[in-house]
Amino acid sequence: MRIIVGADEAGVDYKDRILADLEADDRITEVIDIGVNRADADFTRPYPYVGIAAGEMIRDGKADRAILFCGTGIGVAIAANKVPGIRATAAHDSFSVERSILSNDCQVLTMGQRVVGVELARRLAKEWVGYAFDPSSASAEKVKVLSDFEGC
Ligand SMILES: O=C(CO)[C@H](O)COP(=O)(O)O
Repeated sequence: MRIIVGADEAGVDYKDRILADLEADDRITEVIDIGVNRADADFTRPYPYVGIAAGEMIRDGKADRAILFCGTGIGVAIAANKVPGIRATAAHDSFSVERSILSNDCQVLTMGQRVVGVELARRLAKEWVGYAFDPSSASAEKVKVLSDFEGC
């Protein structure tokens, strides 16, 4: 699995922590850091740019999934969802993280650094990359309604 990590200024600490976890995870073949990073000239880049960039990379086949952070997780989720074909959600509990894959085939998980503790965020990220959507499941036809609506 090739996975993007990204954040705005309000989520950068968690992004860097999850980046380190993913780089040590045998299930992950590539971790792609799209920033922000403290050394960046545009460290204060607003969250929509991060979410849209991640969504576009997945749309273009450059990555399989993304884990994104902002203050709440909401802004980067909204932004990623603006890219046709992308299903992104904020989730801060284990059940929602599971269902975001098994029910919704989300390519993007988002969390809020101002919402959830770092150890829970790390655990949820680890759980999330372990789930795979079953295209033969009853959920698949529901996801297909979304894809058909968007034409992708
Ligand atoms: O959480 C955010 C957007 O959902 C972002 O990190 C902060 O946004 P702001 O409250 O508009 O500064």
